[in-house]
Amino acid sequence: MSEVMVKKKNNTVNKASKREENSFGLQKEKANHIIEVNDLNLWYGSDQALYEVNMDVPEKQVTAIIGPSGCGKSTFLKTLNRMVEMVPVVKTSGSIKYRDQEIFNRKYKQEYLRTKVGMVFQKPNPFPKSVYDNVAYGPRIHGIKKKEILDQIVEKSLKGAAIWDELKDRLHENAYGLSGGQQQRVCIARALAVEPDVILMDEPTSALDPISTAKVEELVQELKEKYSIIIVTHNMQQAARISDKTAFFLNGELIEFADTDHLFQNPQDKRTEDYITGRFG
Ligand SMILES: Nc1ncnc2c1ncn2[C@@H]1O[C@H](COP(=O)(O)OP(=O)(O)OP(=O)(O)O)[C@@H](O)[C@H]1O
Repeated sequence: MSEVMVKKKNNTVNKASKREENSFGLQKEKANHIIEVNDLNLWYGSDQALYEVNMDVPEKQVTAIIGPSGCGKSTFLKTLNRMVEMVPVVKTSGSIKYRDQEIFNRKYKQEYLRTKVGMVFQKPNPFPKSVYDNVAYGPRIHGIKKKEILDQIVEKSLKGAAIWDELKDRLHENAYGLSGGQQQRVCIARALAVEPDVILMDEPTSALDPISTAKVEELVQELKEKYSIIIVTHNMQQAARISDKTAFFLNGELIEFADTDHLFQNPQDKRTEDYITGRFG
């Protein structure tokens, strides 16, 4: 069952076939794709950071992005909700469709996109506010004022981020007083509170100890029941443990994109093999 990216001679990456093959060579229907990236290029000023990226992100699965430092993982992630455009010199070409709608279309509402495609960053970044106010922040911006409704959203989101039991009696304490792992799960709850579809995670466990890392990894497994998750990680064991699909980037190119087991056990490209066996990077 693989969806392997094959590099063509003309230096473009060929998108996987619309149907997938299982291990017996029989075809099965393709997974639904929540995001479709076609021929994406990105420049910071005159420096090109992404080259002809083609990738279909499956719905309600975990997609891991791996690759050496500087290969464009974070840039790619931040392009998916157009956050990268906060850098004024950024230019892009190509297409990204979220639920069949072109997000680069000038008429596409960025606020809507950021609500539907939420993001969790490397370092937990709670606001200097109470746990409750952190989680209620997004809904309040969207005009929800009623306390009973906000109470429900806060509870549901903290439960969704598997931290309600730990924090239900500390909702009005400042989030800065929490451990790093708790702060990160509050940030995940804050992302869930506006009811996203897709959650982008940029190395969400790199600042956490092993126990907090395990909790966030467990949470990612639970979240994929309801959300599509794209996670950048430096940690290949983590990618292998928690993701369904893995994409390997090198120097701004998507080299290989396949089922995680397939990519780690049977990489199709020598560069993927070299990277996952530690020969470079
Ligand atoms: N704001 C920026 N302005 C100019 N160039 C940038 C900017 N952000 C990233 N780049 C460049 O784009 C390329 C890709 O960077 P990016 O941060 O996406 O890589 P990465 O794979 O996420 O790296 P890491 O694993 O170290 O976080 C690098 O050459 C980097 O220097």
